[in-house]
Amino acid sequence: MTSIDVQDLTKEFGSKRAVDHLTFSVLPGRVTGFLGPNGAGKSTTLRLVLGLDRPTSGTATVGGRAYATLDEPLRHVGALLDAQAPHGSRTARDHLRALAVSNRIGPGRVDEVLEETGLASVARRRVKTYSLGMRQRLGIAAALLGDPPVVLLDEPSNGLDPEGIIWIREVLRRLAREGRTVLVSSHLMNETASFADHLVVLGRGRLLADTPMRDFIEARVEPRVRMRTTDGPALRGLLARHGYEASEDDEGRWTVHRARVEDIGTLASGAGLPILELAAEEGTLEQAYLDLTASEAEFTTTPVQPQEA
Ligand SMILES: Nc1ncnc2c1ncn2[C@@H]1O[C@H](COP(=O)(O)OP(=O)(O)OP(=O)(O)O)[C@@H](O)[C@H]1O
Repeated sequence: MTSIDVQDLTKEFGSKRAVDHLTFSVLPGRVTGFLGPNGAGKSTTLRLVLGLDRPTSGTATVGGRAYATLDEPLRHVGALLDAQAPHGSRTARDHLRALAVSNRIGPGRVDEVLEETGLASVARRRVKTYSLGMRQRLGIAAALLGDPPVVLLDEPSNGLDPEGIIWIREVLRRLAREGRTVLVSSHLMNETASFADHLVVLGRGRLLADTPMRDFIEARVEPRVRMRTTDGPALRGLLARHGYEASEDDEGRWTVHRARVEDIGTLASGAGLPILELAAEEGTLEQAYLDLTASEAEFTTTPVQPQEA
């Protein structure tokens, strides 16, 4: 199977280091979310993987080969980049046909991807009449044209309506199930949480995290339990005796901090406490991401020591 391997990759634009000694791999069979604040270096990294920019040092390969050395690259890597725009005076069908011919892909495949991306009925319209969402679907159709084992998508939900967002989520999940390598950048945390299995997070060109999404959240957001009981004082005493910190809101709903629902449920039932409601409060990707980027900001704003003359 085909992985993307980024090895000690650095890209400088003049004195600006956009990508800073980055090393990570994107593996097949899962969707990897590619996150980071604006300017973190995500697009630059994708451009380096696609051979659209040259690294200052280090390497980026797909299946062990530099993208520029791949024959008929659409058969190996499908990509949707923000800036990628087909010529507006062409129809979607002609645009895809031209791409297919240059990569020795049969014309039947053009109709398949038009169908798959919901564009079949508008395929003969000029692209300049397309909405942003339709252009985005066309970009995805082009990425899937060569039935590639590796798919790179930069902000694929951009411009899509709610139905389109659900559609792209299902496409990404399916591509991963089929064993493909899927790397997707996004600014939308709820969106990313709905499709990613794994995360690669950048900050100022450097790697901040490369971890399964579940672990990423669990390491940063404390697990909590929400509950209600008919006997608040008994619950308070029970939790305190077992070292739990808990608070009650005005409506009699309790939050138990750093606690797992199995432990609290067992404790309460063992004590014969009447429970009206008991639920785990799962951390969100957004909470975990903000926690990570806040600590990164603290770290990176530490004043630089003046150099000795
Ligand atoms: N061609 C270029 N010339 C000069 N600087 C550049 C160039 N391309 C990117 N940069 C700089 O490199 C840094 C990383 O930019 P990049 O677009 O890769 O970040 P990003 O994580 O994709 O951001 P966004 O989330 O806003 O798309 C930024 O500071 C950007 O200004």
